[in-house]
Amino acid sequence: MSVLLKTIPYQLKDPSLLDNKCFIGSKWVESSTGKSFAVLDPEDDQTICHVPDLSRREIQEAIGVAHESFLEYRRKPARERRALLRKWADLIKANKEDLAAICTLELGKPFTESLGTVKYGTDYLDWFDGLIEQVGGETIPAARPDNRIITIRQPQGVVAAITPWNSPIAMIARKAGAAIAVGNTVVCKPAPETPLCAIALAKLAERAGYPPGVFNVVTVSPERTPEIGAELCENPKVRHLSFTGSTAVGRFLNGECAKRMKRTSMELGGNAPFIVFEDAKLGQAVDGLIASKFRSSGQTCVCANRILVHETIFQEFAERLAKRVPEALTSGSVWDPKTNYGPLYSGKGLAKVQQHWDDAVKHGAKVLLSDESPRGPNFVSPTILSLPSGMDNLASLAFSNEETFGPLAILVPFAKEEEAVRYANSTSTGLASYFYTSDFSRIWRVAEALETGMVGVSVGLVSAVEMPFGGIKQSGVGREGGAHCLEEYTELKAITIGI
Ligand SMILES: NC(=O)c1ccc[n+]([C@@H]2O[C@H](COP(=O)([O-])OP(=O)(O)OC[C@H]3O[C@@H](n4cnc5c(N)ncnc54)[C@H](O)[C@@H]3O)[C@@H](O)[C@H]2O)c1
Ligand SMILES: O=CCCC(=O)O
Repeated sequence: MSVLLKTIPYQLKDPSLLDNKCFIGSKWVESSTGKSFAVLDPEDDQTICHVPDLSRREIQEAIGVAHESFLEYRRKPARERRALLRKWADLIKANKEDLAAICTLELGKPFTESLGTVKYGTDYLDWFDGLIEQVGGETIPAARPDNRIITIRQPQGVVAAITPWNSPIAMIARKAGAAIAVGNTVVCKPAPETPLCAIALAKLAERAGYPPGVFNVVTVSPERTPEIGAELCENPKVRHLSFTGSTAVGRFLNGECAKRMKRTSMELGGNAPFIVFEDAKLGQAVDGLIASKFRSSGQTCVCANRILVHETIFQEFAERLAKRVPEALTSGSVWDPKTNYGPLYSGKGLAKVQQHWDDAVKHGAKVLLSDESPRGPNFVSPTILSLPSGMDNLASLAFSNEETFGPLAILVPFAKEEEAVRYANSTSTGLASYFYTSDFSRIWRVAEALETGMVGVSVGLVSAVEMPFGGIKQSGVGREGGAHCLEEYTELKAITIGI
């Protein structure tokens, strides 16, 4: 029987993928307390279905199940773990349209973009597939003649994976997939806005043949989340907390884990600078900015946020951008394959965009592009503002201090390279940054000077599974993807043998 409480313009090929139960061990469960919470469709704010609001005791049980499962699963040879991961990835690929539809339904992401996040997720699983059998240790020449030293890499135990709403399939795949690949078991707590993608991934993990308790999905309402977060930090059976989300929450969870010497991976917020120097290829920079700023309607942690354009090309750049954005972005029903621009995930997202917009206008920003025709409760059209040059108080504006996480591009003129780099580095976060130039020396100089974990040079999209994704400063610790990503979920053990 369908769990849907509303009709949707998409017929799932496999309706059983859309479920509203948690997956713990080999069981599909509701909350024993009978509590649940609503999942909303951001396109119209109607209720899609209800999912369980698990209690702290139920989360403890899920951790216990994952721990029991770990004791067996950790012994599986790498070749067998690889075969399971391969099967899971292939099943996700075979069901990509249905998974994309579930993502579109609960996140309001246009269907075409949702297909992209499914692909991004399976790209990660494919990448881990290639790495699993490479994870090993080394032999170390010992100083003592009768000793031999080797190292091995072992799984850690139960990994708690807390994921955000903004790219639900990919964020779970790159975290849980990596942890499971090297022999850990996972308790995944998805964002309350997007639990259905996580549940669908669990269905496919079950079909792939993962032993019970290897991949568990628990859903929790926003009200109960802090208590559950505390349990995941405090429970000694959880050996690693892997979190993707806001800096404020990540900082808190990291502190709680530090008290217990618990391993963490923290993929947190950004506030990406995007600098266009006077010698940039303008067409390339305009297209790069559109890709970086308006992807997912501006709702990614690596979206451009503080856009600096050299004063000598500012006017031309702004005009070309304002002309190109409506050509490049098409809004409409999120189910229409032509639509590549959708609503924000909720009213919370909308309120933040409005706050940054009002703040910029209060400080003298001019509106270069906006369309306020109503198109659903959480929709905001791509908007471009420009600030005057020479502002003394630029660093105090709201968008200078926190990511807008929405489709609001605020352009700022600058005169000197040092000034642009200083402003770019003036935030407490350091995830991604971008700049456009044709000057070879400047490429090295600025790339080395920018305080971020990832730098895009004449490119507006850097995300790729083979690149170590992550930030410095308050954008987090650890890297996802890249050559060493599986090692994050292992412990290095040194074994000294006397002969
Ligand atoms: N660096 C990255 O890789 C990356 C990727 C995606 C999103 N993000 C960041 O995520 C943020 C957007 O996501 P969000 O608004 O859902 O962030 P959020 O921090 O509010 O929520 C993220 C997750 O944490 C959970 N959570 C919230 N409070 C918690 C608590 N006290 N204990 C345990 N869990 C808790 C939420 O339920 C959700 O599952 C942005 O700041 C964005 O930059 C970062
Ligand atoms: O929102 C953050 C993740 C998006 C990405 O990996 O490009």
